[in-house]
Amino acid sequence: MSALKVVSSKLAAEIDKELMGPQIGFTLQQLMELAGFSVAQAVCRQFPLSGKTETERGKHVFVIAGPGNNGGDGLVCARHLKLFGYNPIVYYPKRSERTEFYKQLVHQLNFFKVPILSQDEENWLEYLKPEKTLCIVDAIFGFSFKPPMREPFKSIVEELCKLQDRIPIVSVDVPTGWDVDKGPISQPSINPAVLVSLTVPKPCSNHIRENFTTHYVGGRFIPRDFANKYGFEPFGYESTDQILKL
Ligand SMILES: NC(=O)C1=CN([C@@H]2O[C@H](COP(=O)(O)OP(=O)(O)OC[C@H]3O[C@@H](n4cnc5c(N)ncnc54)[C@H](OP(=O)(O)O)[C@@H]3O)[C@@H](O)[C@H]2O)[C@H](O)CC1
Ligand SMILES: [K+]
Repeated sequence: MSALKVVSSKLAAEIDKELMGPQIGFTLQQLMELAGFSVAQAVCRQFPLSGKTETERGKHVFVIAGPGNNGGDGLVCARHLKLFGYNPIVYYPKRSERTEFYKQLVHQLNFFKVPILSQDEENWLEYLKPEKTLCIVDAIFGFSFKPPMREPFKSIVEELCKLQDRIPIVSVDVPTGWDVDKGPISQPSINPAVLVSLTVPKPCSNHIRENFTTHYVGGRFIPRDFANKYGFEPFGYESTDQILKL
């Protein structure tokens, strides 16, 4: 276990609330854009295309988006990946009706010709073959997940657990199915090859396997005094990077 500075799910929600409150005034859309952009950058850093064969370059990044903001991060990430020369494909089984904004993110994916599987796609597993898939982006649930998991996500996560030794999983903020504070509380559980913690790692990140999971922090949107107020130091991002390997 690392001695990484982490903030609880409760504090993470408070940080979000203050960032989007009347004093600071970020919009959810702005933060989500930066969050999804960070995740796309982490995929590039971990799975670079340079020097790869045509076949390797043509592999899919399979993005699974959940019904909340973690899913929104996934939708944004898919759009940036397309711009970065990757071949993303999105599975968004339970589309959010929360705001018009989620529909707009879907329109943008259509605009970029990123395929989105239909909601009741029964053959989604067909797209998950090691010879066809570079990695899976797990944007199903983040810090607001409360176990036990309901369908259809329960079955989806069970399938991902069977596949994860052959196809690397990149988890956004929290590995789906983990308790944000306690970590993997039920079996089988996702063991991501990459975890991208947003703003600041949550306590569950202390449970990643040290020699298996590469841990990045992303979501570079807070100044030093704000980080200090919540009890942590800002991360030492380099240059224009949106991610930092921890
Ligand atoms: N500042 C930042 O770091 C930012 C982070 N962002 C990302 O937002 C998520 C948190 O988003 P939130 O919408 O609060 O929550 P989730 O996406 O984690 O999950 C909410 C949805 O999940 C459903 N849910 C919850 N538990 C279950 C369950 N057991 N089974 C099935 N479905 C479940 C929930 O449905 P309800 O019906 O229960 O409401 C919601 O639909 C954070 O982790 C980051 O990834 C933002 O981008 C902003 C910046
Ligand atoms: K996730």
